Amino acid sequence: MATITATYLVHDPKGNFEKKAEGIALGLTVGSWTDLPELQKEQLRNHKGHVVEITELPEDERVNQYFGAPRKQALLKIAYPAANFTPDLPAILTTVFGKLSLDGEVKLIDLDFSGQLASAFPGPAFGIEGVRNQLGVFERPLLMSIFKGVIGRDLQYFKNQLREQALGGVDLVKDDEILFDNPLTPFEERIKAAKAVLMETEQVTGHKTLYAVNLTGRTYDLKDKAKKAVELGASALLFNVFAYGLDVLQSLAEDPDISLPIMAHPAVSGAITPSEFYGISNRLLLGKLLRLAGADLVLFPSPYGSVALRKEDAIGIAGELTEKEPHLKGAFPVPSAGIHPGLTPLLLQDFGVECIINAGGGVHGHPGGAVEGGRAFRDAIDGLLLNKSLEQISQESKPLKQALDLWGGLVKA
Ligand SMILES: CSCCC(=O)C(=O)COP(=O)(O)O
Ligand SMILES: [Mg+2]
Repeated sequence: MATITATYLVHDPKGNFEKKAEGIALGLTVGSWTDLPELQKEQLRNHKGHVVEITELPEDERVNQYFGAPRKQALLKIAYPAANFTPDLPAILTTVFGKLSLDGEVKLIDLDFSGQLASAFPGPAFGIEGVRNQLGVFERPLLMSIFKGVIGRDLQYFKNQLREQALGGVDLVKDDEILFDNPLTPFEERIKAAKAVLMETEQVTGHKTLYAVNLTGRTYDLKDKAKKAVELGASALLFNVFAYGLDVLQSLAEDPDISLPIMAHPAVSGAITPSEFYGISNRLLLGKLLRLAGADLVLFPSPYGSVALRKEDAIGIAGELTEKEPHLKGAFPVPSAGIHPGLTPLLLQDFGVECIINAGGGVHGHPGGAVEGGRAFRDAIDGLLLNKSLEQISQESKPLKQALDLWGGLVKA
């Protein structure tokens, strides 16, 4: 029987985990909070959740402090029959963590999709390979920069900022997630302007740069807008997936007429993931589920910058996005937020070559402007791949030297 198996982290004063697990397995399927004498044997056999495994974890003083009293903790694995839900994320999430997410003391750690169910999710349409093919860059981490300070500025300002970023050698430039449709820089005008600027800069540098336009607005208008973006020559879409829902991302990714890589932004996910005791794990939400829903590139806070994630979480997300799966393309991990060139060795060490280094302030805030900001990163990446230290590279690269003087980071690779 096809199932989906959920892993939960739970806490209990007495450690009565069998009862808790059975309560979840029954309560989220055919049961309720009270006995239902009418339940039939066959109904139970085909539809009740099944407790697969209970693993007690060592007691932890931090946990006791959080709850203000001693608590035992365990991981519970519960399998839910696929007969209970349709093969879509809204139905699956509501089954495995709908009402239960309101409990306040349960964290959803992982979901295992068995055979048939896994193939219901085609995943990224382009993936790492598709994005690399568009750029013709295969051997190094990609570099992305972000428009900054565009709200309240006109199209000319947007074009100038894009030109500078592209001349600095970045591979992708994305809108900031907070840039919405507006009279000064409307969606369609941004796409047209970006196409013209990037054709010009490619002539100068011989280097291709992709522009990810922020796909925003009401949910039911998104598909038409995305198709317009394709028609006007956008090269990628940025999408605030958690303001809309994973299934909206999946509908965009599956549409053959929306033939653009989709970059998922983590905005709003911090309302769901950060607690150790409730919510959904970063690894599952930003890693496995975003990939299944079809994100080609996934932004998440790196372990180092301004809104850092725990290193274990950031590496876990990247692992889920890039794990070899026969039926799914890999999605690009994009560790972000507060990134400057001095962090490049740490990012390479943690995420390897199959990642995108992404910086807004760390490009635009460079003393020589965004062109030099991009060059500082590119020099750091190229030099580190030749096994040079940042210190050595900075002796040959003035942009990198200036960035390190400003933000620090003479970290040994
Ligand atoms: C929290 S991950 C998303 C990063 C992002 O959207 C951003 O604007 C980062 O900008 P920064 O100036 O910190 O590089
Ligand atoms: Mg941003």
